[in-house]
Amino acid sequence: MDDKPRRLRLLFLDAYDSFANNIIALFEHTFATTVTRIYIDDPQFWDSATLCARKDFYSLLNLFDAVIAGPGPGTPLDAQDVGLIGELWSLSPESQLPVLGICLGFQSLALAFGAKIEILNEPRHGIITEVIHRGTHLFWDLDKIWATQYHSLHVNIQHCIQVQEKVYHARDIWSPSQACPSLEPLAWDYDHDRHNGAVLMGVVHKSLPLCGVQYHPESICTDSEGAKIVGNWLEHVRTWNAKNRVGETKPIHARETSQAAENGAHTSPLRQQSSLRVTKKSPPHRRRASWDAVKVLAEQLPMANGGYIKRLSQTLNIVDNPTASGRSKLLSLISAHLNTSDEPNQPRVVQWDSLRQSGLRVGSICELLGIPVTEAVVLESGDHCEKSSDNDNDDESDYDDGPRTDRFSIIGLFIPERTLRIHYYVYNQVLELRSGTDTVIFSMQTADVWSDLKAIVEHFRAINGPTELPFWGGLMGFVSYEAGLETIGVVPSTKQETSSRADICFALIMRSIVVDHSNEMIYYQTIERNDWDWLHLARTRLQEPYKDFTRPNVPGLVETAWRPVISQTLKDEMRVPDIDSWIGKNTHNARNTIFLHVKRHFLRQALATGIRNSTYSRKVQECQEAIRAGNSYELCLTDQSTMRLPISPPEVGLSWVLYRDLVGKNPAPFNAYLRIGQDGHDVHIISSSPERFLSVSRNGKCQYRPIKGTVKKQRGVTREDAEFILSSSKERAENLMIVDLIRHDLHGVVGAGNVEVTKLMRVEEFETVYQLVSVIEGDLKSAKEPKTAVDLLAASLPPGSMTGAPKKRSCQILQDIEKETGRRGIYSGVIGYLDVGGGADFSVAIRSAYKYDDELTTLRKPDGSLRAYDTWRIGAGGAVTSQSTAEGEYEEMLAKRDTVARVFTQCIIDM
Ligand SMILES: C=C(O[C@@H]1C=C(C(=O)O)C=C[C@H]1O)C(=O)O
Ligand SMILES: NC(=O)CC[C@H](N)C(=O)O
Repeated sequence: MDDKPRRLRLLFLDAYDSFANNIIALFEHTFATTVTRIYIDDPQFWDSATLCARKDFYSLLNLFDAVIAGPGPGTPLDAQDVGLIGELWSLSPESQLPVLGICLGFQSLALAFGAKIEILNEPRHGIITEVIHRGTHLFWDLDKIWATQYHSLHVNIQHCIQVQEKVYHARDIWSPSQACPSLEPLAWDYDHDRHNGAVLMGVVHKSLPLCGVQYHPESICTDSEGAKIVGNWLEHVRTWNAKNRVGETKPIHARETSQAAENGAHTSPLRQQSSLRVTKKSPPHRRRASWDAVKVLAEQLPMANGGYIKRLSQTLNIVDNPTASGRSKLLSLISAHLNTSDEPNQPRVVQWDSLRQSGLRVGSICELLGIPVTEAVVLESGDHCEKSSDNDNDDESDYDDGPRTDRFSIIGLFIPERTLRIHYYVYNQVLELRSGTDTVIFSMQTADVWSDLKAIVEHFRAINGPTELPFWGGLMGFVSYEAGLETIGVVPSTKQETSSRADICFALIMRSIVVDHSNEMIYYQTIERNDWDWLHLARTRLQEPYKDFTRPNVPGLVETAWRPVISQTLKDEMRVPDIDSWIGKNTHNARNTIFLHVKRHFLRQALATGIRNSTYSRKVQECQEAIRAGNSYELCLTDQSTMRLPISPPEVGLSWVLYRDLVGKNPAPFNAYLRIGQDGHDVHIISSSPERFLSVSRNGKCQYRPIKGTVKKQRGVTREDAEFILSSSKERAENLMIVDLIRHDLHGVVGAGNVEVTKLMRVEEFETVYQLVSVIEGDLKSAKEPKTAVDLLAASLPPGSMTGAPKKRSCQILQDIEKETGRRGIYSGVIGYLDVGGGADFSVAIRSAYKYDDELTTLRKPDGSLRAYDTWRIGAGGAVTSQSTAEGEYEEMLAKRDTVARVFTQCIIDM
């Protein structure tokens, strides 16, 4: 007989923390354990009406060797916050089994045996402190420990070290208090600065197999000694079970997964759901009802509104139960509209060529191709001045896998009247296929838009593109913050006037140009079948006008209706009598000057709405109250300023002009220009984001680069000063929380043992700010089941750096605090692509502005006439922690906003 100890079967009760997958990974990777997760309010086991466990829960416990009661937001005093965890402390002797409580779980244990739950004087989120222990039980044989804490509340067992702040004998520190005689202290944090006094860090019950720790053993900044409590606990589990539960645990049935973590951050393996989706809170009948309402509305509309009716009736081509049939109809319609015969399972072959063109910049190529006045998606690696604080030149090692931030720029070309688009609306869960002329070809209600997107990418699977390029073709566009909220089960607040905007908007890009900045090669490629003519044309285009190229776009601009305005301005301001000969002589300068004048003409009349200090400060305080109460550890508070510009004729390409100016003023690794839509329904996005959300290379390597920690560049602040400030516990705590959160997101997809933090809190320099950046990497190939970039994207939205932690509760809190601002929309979402070869790259949509052509405001000018204005929105914000100051947060938000706002106007009065 094999007497090797069998794998321990553990049940993890997930209280909606954003670190749960890290805990599961710690167990599964390091020890012979299999962890099954359920949420604390799993309806199968928890009756939310009575706030009690159902009978099944006790049968469930019987299937396991032990339970981990996880951390989470809220307080153990609230039965809803702890859910099933609260049931673990009063099990009947026959159901008794070992339990390890972590943070909230630990607090709940202590509460059950007489402790008081109190609010810390100074919350401890992302703070690393020394934990004092005496090497017993969980801490057996452990050395000095440094551990990360994430808590606002603490456990008061009314121990004399807590009440009187002293003990008479050193050993008394380890004795139970009178108030909690069954709880033996195992570890303390003495808090040398005395703000919090002695904080209990670990306990064990004297007679029951229950113990717990206040700190987070799974955090990247808890040292290896701190994590060793896990091994010690498992030893106790084995010993206790051998003595008390021989033959008791039943085999686990098919419902168990070998690795709960890989089921995604938000899915209970016991619920048998798709691994990508969360059950929406709104019941399906409600969603149906909203469509019924639309149908009724359609019938009532006057016939005169023919265009609208046509569009709506096309829209009503809904497949109510989409699943496979809807999806296959979608795919066949896509093929039909591209006039390509369906060749199932036949990958497309990328047709491509390249040429070396030193000096041909991305902006120039775009102008050459007429992008300033057409639909396009441009993802441009800027000449930003990113410099790391270390000299290890680590980015070289990234080179082979492609996730560098400065090597490639991608231009997604729209084929006039042919480029298809996918739209998805969170408010009614409808996915639309739109034609190149912006009509809805097909629409369906879908419960799983991510699987639809996955199917589209798979349908267009391509091979034989240039291996070194990250992109061959595919879906380019954006995903809004609200689409991210949907993935974590937070129902977006719907302001009716804006919620009809597409939350996911991707163009199906067949033709593209990729610039490799490392060797000045320009690749032009197509996944249209038999598109050789275009390749030929592209080559000619990219080569021919080159000699002339220092004056791109000027002819285009001067040939528009703006010619009179431009000539007049040049005449008035520069005494240029003849515009054509002036351009001929001045080439490059002429282009810049003309842009400048066109821009000035509009920007002179910009009307900015700022953000009041007092309002923002109140919101910072509200965030801090939520943090103090234990409901969040960090909240990324944001607000939006609006910029109104008189509408400009399309041929001016004003958004392109603004974009070029933004890139010039704030070069960043992830500049992006998007103009998608037609007939005055376009969305325009200009972005200079410093932050990569997620990249996946074609061979499955994935990388996140979250930013947290900001120092504004200003006179007198040197790099050393910035590094000093960014080494403060406040800034590092902000970053650490997000690193742990992203590890959790990634662990949820790639599984235990496959996540690495390759850079932790490195200072990077940008045009206007210094930032603290971390890099978290993993490999999709290590996932137990096949996973794609779409799975990873869906499992990690919205970006943790824009939410705070724990993600779900923080998003709910922020929604409430930011309700006056309404939807974040594109801001805080992600911009990028899903490549038909399998890769992906998305930046976080920050340091950006966007507008919709049909969102017009009419204002009266001083002379009494009316004028229509476009509304550009600029979002900005920052992470609020317990250590933040309202003033500091306001300044930080303005600093970020003004990197974009200064493109529009000299100054915004924030009053
Ligand atoms: C919220 C913004 O930025 C986010 C917040 C940061 C911070 O708190 O330090 C840094 C980068 C972004 O993740 C923004 O730019 O608007
Ligand atoms: N990480 C946690 O479990 C936190 C527990 C509790 N919400 C607190 O803030 O103290």
